[in-house]
Amino acid sequence: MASSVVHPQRIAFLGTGKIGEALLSGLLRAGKHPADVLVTARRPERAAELAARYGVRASTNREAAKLADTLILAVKPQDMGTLMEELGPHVRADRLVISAAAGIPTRWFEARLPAGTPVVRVMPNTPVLVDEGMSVISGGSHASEEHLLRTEQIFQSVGQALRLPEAQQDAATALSGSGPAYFYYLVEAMTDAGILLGLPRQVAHDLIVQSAIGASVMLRDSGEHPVKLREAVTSPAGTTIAAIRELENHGVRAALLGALEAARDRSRELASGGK
Ligand SMILES: NC(=O)C1=CN([C@@H]2O[C@H](COP(=O)(O)OP(=O)(O)OC[C@H]3O[C@@H](n4cnc5c(N)ncnc54)[C@H](OP(=O)(O)O)[C@@H]3O)[C@@H](O)[C@H]2O)C=CC1
Ligand SMILES: O=C(O)[C@@H]1CCC=N1
Repeated sequence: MASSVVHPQRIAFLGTGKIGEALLSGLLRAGKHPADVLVTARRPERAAELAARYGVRASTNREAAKLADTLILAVKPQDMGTLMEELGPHVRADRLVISAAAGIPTRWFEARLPAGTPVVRVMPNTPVLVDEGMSVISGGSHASEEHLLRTEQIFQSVGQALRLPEAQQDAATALSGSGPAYFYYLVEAMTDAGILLGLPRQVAHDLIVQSAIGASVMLRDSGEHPVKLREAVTSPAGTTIAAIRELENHGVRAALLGALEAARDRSRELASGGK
């Protein structure tokens, strides 16, 4: 059982749902000791389930804030007001508060925490589960270089981390925070197309997923522009250009521009933990 003194390396997840658990499992894989991790959830049975699965300590929000020096807030934006009402006044100003919530700016947290408390806003994504996360980091007005480095260290252990000005966080949320969902959506739709063409579902799934993996590795490792990579697949009067014409006819590029703009706008709407 964890002692009641603050351990310099102790991390607490306040709200441990999909992204909280993905991050938690990644940190443990990267070598974090389970005794140095506390988790909270709204339902005590959820926190107990996580404690049983990972060997971490199930806690209450107040106890976690007392015992850990780094607090990762991962409740939904709509639940952040309730969490901060309960927690805000009880957080010591020497804690580092990291918010993973979409939309909510660091100044919103600063207004609800003791004066001078360092706050860092991070937008991770679910591939942290396989150490391929993309996390965008912005410091609030009391976050020092040491706080940013500490945050980077946490998120680099489960993928890549990039510092950006906070004004770009809503755009980053639309691109990389939500990004994995767009690729899953495409894979789902392309698998359906395979069914339409008469392939068994599992075969269609395997063909599309391996094509996605191959294309992703080439995008990352070849150093080539995506246009070049696409041109190399697109033979004159061939099959690929026939498909691309359909995508253009249906305005898929315009749909993507509109979709990411809508995600950015929704992130902005969540700025005050709105509904
Ligand atoms: N999912 C994603 O891909 C990403 C999500 N985010 C952000 O992460 C946050 C969480 O999202 P996600 O994991 O999807 O949501 P989930 O609904 O899966 O998780 C939210 C968690 O918060 C807990 N919770 C709610 N209220 C409280 C409270 N007052 N005290 C303690 N715990 C509480 C819930 O407990 P219980 O389970 O008991 O209800 C649940 O475990 C959001 O702010 C989102 O914007 C950021 C990047 C990516
Ligand atoms: O959909 C959402 O609001 C969260 C934030 C980014 C990814 N999931």
